Formats: sequence, structure tokens, C-alpha cells
Amino acid sequence: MKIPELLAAALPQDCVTTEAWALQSYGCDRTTIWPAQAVAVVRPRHIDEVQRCVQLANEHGFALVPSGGRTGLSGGAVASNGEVVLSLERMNRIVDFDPVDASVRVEAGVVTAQLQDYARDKGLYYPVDFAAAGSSQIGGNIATNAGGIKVIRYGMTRDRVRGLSVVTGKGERLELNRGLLKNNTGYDFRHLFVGSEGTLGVICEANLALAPAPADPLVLVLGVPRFADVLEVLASFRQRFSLSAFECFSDNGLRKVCAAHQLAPPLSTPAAYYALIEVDECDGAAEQAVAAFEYCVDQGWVSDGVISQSLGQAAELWKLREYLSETLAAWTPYKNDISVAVSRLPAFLVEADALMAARYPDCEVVWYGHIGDGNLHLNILKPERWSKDDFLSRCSAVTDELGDLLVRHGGSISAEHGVGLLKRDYLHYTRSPAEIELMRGMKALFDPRGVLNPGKLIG
Ligand SMILES: O=C(O)CC[C@@H](O)C(=O)O
Ligand SMILES: [Zn+2]
Repeated sequence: MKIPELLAAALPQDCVTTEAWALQSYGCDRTTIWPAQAVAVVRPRHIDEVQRCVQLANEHGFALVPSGGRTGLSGGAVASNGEVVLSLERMNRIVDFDPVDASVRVEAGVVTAQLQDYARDKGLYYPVDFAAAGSSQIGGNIATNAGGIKVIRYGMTRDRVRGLSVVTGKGERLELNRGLLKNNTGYDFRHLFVGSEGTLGVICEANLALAPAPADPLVLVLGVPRFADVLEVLASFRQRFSLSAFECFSDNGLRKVCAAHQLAPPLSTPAAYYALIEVDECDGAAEQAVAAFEYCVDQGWVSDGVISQSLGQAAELWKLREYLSETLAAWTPYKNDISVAVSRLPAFLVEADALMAARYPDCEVVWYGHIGDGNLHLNILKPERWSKDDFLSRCSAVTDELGDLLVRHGGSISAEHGVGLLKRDYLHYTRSPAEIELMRGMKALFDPRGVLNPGKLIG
């Protein structure tokens, strides 16, 4: 029997499809480098069906690509090698909520925004947030340890995960950590699965910690002529506030967003860079923010600025940052998602800036990111006249140089987007040979036949 027939015989009939549109659409994520070449798409409704798929894959030797909202930018959910896509989208129930534990148990296919709304309705807050929250799914967020715009205050997805139900690559079901806050009983496998990119097991359910509802946001956008001064601005605001976001973007990125979305630029005087700062709106916050802004102007770090006067204005200012990734997609960008310790950013930036200018003389580079977390998204835009292949091979060579630079500054080749296929060959810039060997050992332990997401993360 062929693989789709095997699956159809073992699962409810409407779980399996081989329709061309489905193979295409479920076989890709937001990268455009690898063509979709899935042989089937399976969409189970229950963890038992997930387990059956994994058992079949082991018995018959085919590969599965676990799949969420496919908003990833590193090729972690691409099926370009005859795999079966295992989509969790139908497992999208919020199973349980406990107000005493302030936690929620959800299936993997719950969309991030759905959980955010649910938490808000309960008077609480799910703080992992990013532009793709409307389509990304919790299982994928956990598998990639998604970050986003609130990491500076709330941490990454890992910091929310209190428990996981997974099906390992061997087909075993594991209940990891049981939703407990305290559980010192040896190796915590839950954390091994966070960020494992579907290579160890399929995340089916999660117990997630919710946060208290925050105050309304106060948002500032400040014009900063020199990149290094963005760090000075960060330090000044940090002294006065517990920040809930500190983002940065360059003027060329802002101009593209404004043009694509018919938005007015935030400041009458443009600056080379902008810092977007969010703090809690509370008594005296606006006055404090103005004082911090004036201090930064006096120091010559900031040339102009705006502060939100309403929730609507705060949301409008956020659009300038949040629309960047989607706007730049029109230029088929090559993405670098890198990090160094915040304290090392100034020194790193000087060298990274020089490297970009020297090695990409023909390409426009758009800088932006979660600079308060030491995380930058360097998007290299493809010149129209260059073929995709030429562009990619040039970018790959520069990524090696960037890797060397990151090694010198103790940084990471992937801060929050994961490794997938895109950064797999650069993993050694951040993880030692001994670590990579241990990763392979883990993979062999949980997925001895290599049926889960082969080729991703560690190859
Ligand atoms: O597209 C990118 O480079 C970054 C996407 C996302 O992580 C963001 O911060 O907007
Ligand atoms: Zn980001």
C-alpha cells in the first residue's frame, strides 16, 4: 500500500488528504526557499490519532513533519522531501482553565490570538505576542520557543509552559511536568521539547501559565540618529520604568511600511532609527516618560518623539513595527535573527554594521528587532535583477562571516525563529561539537528511526 492509503486505512477517512492545494499549502511555511513536496496531509482530531500516525511512520519508514500555523521563518515546518504533513490544526480546543493556578490547558492547534482573547475574557493575560499571532498555533510556538515583542518583561514561550502532552518519535505518550510549579524529580523533559522543532516528538497539549492583566499601554516612538544611541535610550528608560517592550527599526523599513499601508510617518523629522517603547500607563507615567524623553534629547541621542494619548494611538504606533515583516516579504528577504547579550550590543553593532555595509554593497539591509532583548532581525532585500539562487548563495557566505562575528561576541545565530533548514548549517557557530553530538543522541533516544522532521535543526 502507498503511504496515503496506509494512513487512510488506519485513521478516520476525512483525516487524510492528497489534494494538490493541500500538499502545496501545508508543505510550506513563510520561507520561500524550499518547494513543497509532501505526499499527504493528515489532520487528526485526537492524540490517539497522532500516536497512530507516528506508529505507522515507524512501521513503514516514512517521515512526518509536525505542522502548526506555518508562520515560521526558518523552514522548520517545510515538507520538501516526500514527507507526510501532520497538521495539529483540528486539535484546537481549550480543554481546561484553572483560575486558582492561573493556568490553561490547550490543544496544540489553538491559535495564539484565540488564547490571548480567552485569557483576557478571564481577566488574565497570555503575554507571548508577535505579528503572526492571528495564525500561529500554540504547538508551533512551543516547538520553536517563540519570542516576540513582550519578552523583555514576560520571557519566551518556554517561560509559560508548565506541562506538555507529547507523542515521542517512538510513538510513546508522555505527560511532562503535570502542570506543576515545583517538581524537582530529575531531568525536566518538558524543557527539552520546548524549542525542539518537532524533531523529538509531537506536542499535542500544553498547560500554560497566564499572567495578571497588565495596565493599559503607553507607547513612545523616538527618532534616534545613531544606532549606538538606541542603547543609551534603552538604559535611560530602564532606569525609570519596568519596560513591557523596547523595539527598534530603521528609517528605510519604516518608509516601506508607511508606503505599503498608507500610514503617516510618526515624526515630522525623520531619523535613521526609531525606538518604540511601551510602558504601563499608570499615575505619573506620562510625565516620567516625557522627562526621560527630554533627557535623551538633551544628551543628543534623540531628535524627535511622539507619545500615545490614547489606546487607539498606541495601537497605531505599534503598526509601524508589527507590519515590517509582512511588508518586507515583497522583497524576498534573506533573514538573520541574531542575538548577543544586551551589554555587548554596542560593540557588536559597530562590527555588524561594517560587515553588512562591506558585504552587501548592492543590497538594501533593513535593521529592526527586539533590541531590548539583544535580538536583531537583519533583513537583506533581494535586488530585483538577481536570481533567487544567486542571492541565496551570496547571503549564505555572509552568514558564515556573521557567524564568526557572533562567536567573538558570544551571540546566537538564531534568537527566536529557530534553526529549521535555514540555519542548520550555521548551528555550529552557537553550539559546540559536544553539544551537537548530545543533541543527536537525544534525537536517537526519542526518535530512533528518525521519522520526525528529518533534516531539520541538526540535519
Ligand atoms: O521577519 C522578520 O525578520 C522578523 C519577524 C518577527 O520575528 C518580528 O519581530 O517582526
Ligand atoms: Zn521578532
